[in-house]
Amino acid sequence: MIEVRQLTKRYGAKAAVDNLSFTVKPGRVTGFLGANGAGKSTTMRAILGLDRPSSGQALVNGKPYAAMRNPVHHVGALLDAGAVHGGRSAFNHLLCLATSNGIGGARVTRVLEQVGLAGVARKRVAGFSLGMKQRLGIAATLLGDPGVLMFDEPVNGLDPEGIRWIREFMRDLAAEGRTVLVSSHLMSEMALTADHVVIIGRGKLITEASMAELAERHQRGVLVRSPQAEALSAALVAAGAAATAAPDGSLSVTGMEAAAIGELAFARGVVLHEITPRTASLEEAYMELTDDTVEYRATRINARGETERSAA
Ligand SMILES: Nc1ncnc2c1ncn2[C@@H]1O[C@H](COP(=O)(O)OP(=O)(O)OP(=O)(O)O)[C@@H](O)[C@H]1O
Repeated sequence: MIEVRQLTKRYGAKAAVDNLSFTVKPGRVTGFLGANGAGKSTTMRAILGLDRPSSGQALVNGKPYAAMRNPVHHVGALLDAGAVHGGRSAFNHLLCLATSNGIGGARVTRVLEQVGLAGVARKRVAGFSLGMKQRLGIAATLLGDPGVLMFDEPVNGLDPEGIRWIREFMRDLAAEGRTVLVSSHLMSEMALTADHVVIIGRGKLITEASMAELAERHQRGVLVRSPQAEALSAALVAAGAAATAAPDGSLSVTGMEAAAIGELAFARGVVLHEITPRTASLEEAYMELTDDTVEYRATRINARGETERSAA
């Protein structure tokens, strides 16, 4: 378990992390989301004792990182997969890390197998692709068989196969009962990987929720198709709901649940061809939640000549 409690980290006058509190529980993948500069890396560095908080604290299994006797057996983290000595073989790179933490060579062989690098264990890391380096970085986090794992933007720059591998690997680690915190700004990827999300903006907590809660909170009404759309629309409005007709003849209904719409249609003898509750995607929910908190924005003119704002 990771507990971040009223954590603040200032750089001069700027608070990179501002009174931030959240908990990361075991047995699920928690996505740590925020725009560039939101404070994700700073928070992770504080959890790992690499940055001293200005105030507040970050605890792993109830203790600050610095107070742990053998941290490698409690927490593994991959912050930058590129930070590897290219002249060494994958095996030797891991063996150096293992030996300095009192871990034997057998464990190195095991973690290389786990991440699918056993076949290139004796190859020099300098020749590794980004995806292979990422796997090697993940292997290093597993050396001490820790219960808590943290990955900073692990899928950045990877091809679809690499992204999929990382996603499944994270989910497996969580299924084994481990605590898995993954930072990302790729919403579509996080929607597939995370069970729970912590969203921050400008160093502050915006929301902490399960994916199901987020979908519930960001309902988009119910899509209804009927050959008697007009009659249904009138009945819905009379019953207190709002119904908007789309150009394709479907109705977008708010203010009434799908079950109640179905019952109303049945009572009025209205035929339904489709009734689909709509929820916002993680990306839509994220954009709604973070609209005011993005630090850097670009302005662009869309195809209709309208001005749009987007996060840079
Ligand atoms: N060592 C530092 N000195 C001064 N400012 C810093 C330092 N480290 C981070 N910051 C600032 O703190 C803020 C948060 O940075 P951080 O790297 O934690 O964000 P992030 O969410 O990880 O962003 P990204 O997705 O771009 O990595 C940024 O405005 C950044 O410029």
